[in-house]
Amino acid sequence: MDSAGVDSATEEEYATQSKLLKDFMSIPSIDKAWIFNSCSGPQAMVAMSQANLLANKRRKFMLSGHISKESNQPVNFHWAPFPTEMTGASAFVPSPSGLKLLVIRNPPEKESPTKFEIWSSSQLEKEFHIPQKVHGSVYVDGWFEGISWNSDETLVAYVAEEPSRTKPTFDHLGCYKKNNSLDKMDIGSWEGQGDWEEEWGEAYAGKKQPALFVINVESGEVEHIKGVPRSISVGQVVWSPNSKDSAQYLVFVGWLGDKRKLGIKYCSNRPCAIYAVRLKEPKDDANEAFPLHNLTKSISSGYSPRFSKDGKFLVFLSAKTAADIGAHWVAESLHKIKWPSDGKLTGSIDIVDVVQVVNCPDDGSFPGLYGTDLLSDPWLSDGHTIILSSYWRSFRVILSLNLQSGELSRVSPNDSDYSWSILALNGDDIVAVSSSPVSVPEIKYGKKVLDPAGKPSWQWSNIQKPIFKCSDKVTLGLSFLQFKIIKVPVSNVSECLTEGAKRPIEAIYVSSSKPKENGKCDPLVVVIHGGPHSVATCSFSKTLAYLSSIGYSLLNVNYRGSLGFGKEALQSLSGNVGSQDVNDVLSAVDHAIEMGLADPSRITVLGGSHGGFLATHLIGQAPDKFVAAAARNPVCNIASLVGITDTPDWGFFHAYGDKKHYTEAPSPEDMSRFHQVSPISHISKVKTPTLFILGAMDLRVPISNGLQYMRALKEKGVEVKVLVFPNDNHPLDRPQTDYESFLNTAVWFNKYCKL
Ligand SMILES: CC(=O)N[C@@H](C)C(=O)N[C@@H](C)C(=O)O
Repeated sequence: MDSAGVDSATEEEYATQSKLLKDFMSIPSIDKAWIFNSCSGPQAMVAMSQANLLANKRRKFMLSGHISKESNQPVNFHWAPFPTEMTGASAFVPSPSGLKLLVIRNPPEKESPTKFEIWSSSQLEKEFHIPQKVHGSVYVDGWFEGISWNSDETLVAYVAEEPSRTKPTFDHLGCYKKNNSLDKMDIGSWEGQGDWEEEWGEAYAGKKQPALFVINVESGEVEHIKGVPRSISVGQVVWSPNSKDSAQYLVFVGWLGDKRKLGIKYCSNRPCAIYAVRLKEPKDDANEAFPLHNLTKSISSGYSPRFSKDGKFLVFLSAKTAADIGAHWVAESLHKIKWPSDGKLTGSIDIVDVVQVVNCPDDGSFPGLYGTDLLSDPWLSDGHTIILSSYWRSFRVILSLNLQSGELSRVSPNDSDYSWSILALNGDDIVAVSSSPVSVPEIKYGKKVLDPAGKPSWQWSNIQKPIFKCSDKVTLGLSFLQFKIIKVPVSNVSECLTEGAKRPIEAIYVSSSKPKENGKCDPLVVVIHGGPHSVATCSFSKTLAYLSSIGYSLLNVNYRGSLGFGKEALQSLSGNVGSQDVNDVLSAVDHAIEMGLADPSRITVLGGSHGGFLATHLIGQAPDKFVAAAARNPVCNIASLVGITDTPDWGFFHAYGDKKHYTEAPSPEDMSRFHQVSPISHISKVKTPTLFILGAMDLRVPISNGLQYMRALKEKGVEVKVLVFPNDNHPLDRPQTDYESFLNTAVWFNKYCKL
């Protein structure tokens, strides 16, 4: 043993495992793409990223290329010889004509300015530094992001953090200074804290007041758009269609954050609406105040606004089912409203339902929209069809939706066992990325073709590059892997269950294709996603592929409550967490054992967040089933979580199955119920050695939840190991964290599976 308590054999194992894991970690991902039409034909720009372990950041880079698309010839991308590193840029937003590129660089430090750069095809045209007193960082991801060029490419609307409110100041005698005048020369004076302002929770540290701004890209002048009250947090801004006879509006999503800003990350259930604010024109009276129009008053949620190409209607998504029932994510619906040609937003606005939530989809039929991804310009040339990505059972798929007829069809190949996401449109053709649990992401090109009846479909071909050159060991490891979807009948089907809740669940089973020695199965890792309203898809995960390539089979379980299977199956979990979801996972494990896919003496479990809730429940409720567990930021005790998490409503919803019980002042009965549905209530039975991987900055499941459970296990003499990442929040996905946590997970599982 060395001073760190690691024996030389274990050290050797860490060293060996780290070499392969490092190779997996360096596999890039394909994040975004843009297509530009130039005089020499379409050009592509593809944004990719790769873990930079040493810097503990993601390295971002861009590959550009020319697309040649001659009739009867396969499509070809002629890529530049090397990608260009783009680290330091927070957002890239090409102008509608493709002639200008806006690059935004958010301040690395609190005091520094936000930089706006306008690039032409050959050089930097303009650069503006916007000081903190105008606004803080621009929102570049998540719910609030919105950066939008106007049609004549002179203005860009965007969302940025409103400057902090001025703080009280005190002089060297300790007296309050009027007018908040802090003079740096006034030695001994200091700035107080002032009123506390709530932030938007997990992943939004320091983000309190997303507000609307417009920058003039010629002069660099920035206008803070007035007329939006501070009680509304703004996101996803777009310009209304421009015509010389009608007023110009900014259309955006607003969330009310006046009472309490409940955490919004992973939470589509936060009520929100689409608003329009009219912009002042030079002829307008400077003192005239324009009203703010709520365009979606009649429903509890509206977001992702997109104007049709002819400007006649506005399409948007809604998570009204989630907002109404209180579940954090359910299926989305899609709607449209007519945009008045004269720009006069008066009277009531009719909302037309285009895609509704699906309650109980048949196998093979459309299950509803989930985690829908709409491009900023999702329209085909017919002007009424949009292309989007969504979850469909255990896959991500690409869909086309005709807004006139409401017809919805699957555009990514029906027979594909890969997941597909849209990257960009090239006219009516689609640039997509696809991957599977055993194959790294690849770019695919879908060429639109019409059948004799004029019905469109897409013919898919591979793009020769970027093909990620994995190390030989990774390539070899992946080449021996296979996967399939297993249908698992659910147990305890009672009459009171809805039809959708009685249907079999799915689990993705990944295994080695090598013949088994003496028919013996590889050890199994049961992988459990969080949420609970999230989903495991047939797509590539570097860390899970690493675990399979070192000799584990994986069983990734989509228990009832997962997205992509219809509303009835999802909603059946409400009020039944800790029992129905636990039983679903156990049914999947037992099913795998019965099918001869798992060795009952070598089963481990791995899950994060709600997946950690299930992992810790499982080792309590099925103490003889699992030889080792790894819990990542697990929810272990809802009673001690509700007072400190950014989403206390999550605890109430899952314990009671409705949103009416939620209060900031839980009663002793509430606390007792929270305890009863939590893993901590089964702690006396646990004997499984458990690895805890915890992020000290997690606001969703604060570290104390995992630490309390871990200490309780230690008190009982159960073997535990704890890794704490001081600067990580809920996802534990910073490169060094991802690396160290999966290295330890492998070594921990190997120890108990005798691998
Ligand atoms: C809604 C939510 O954040 N729930 C958490 C407890 C959770 O399970 N998070 C998921 C999204 C995760 O995988 O981290």
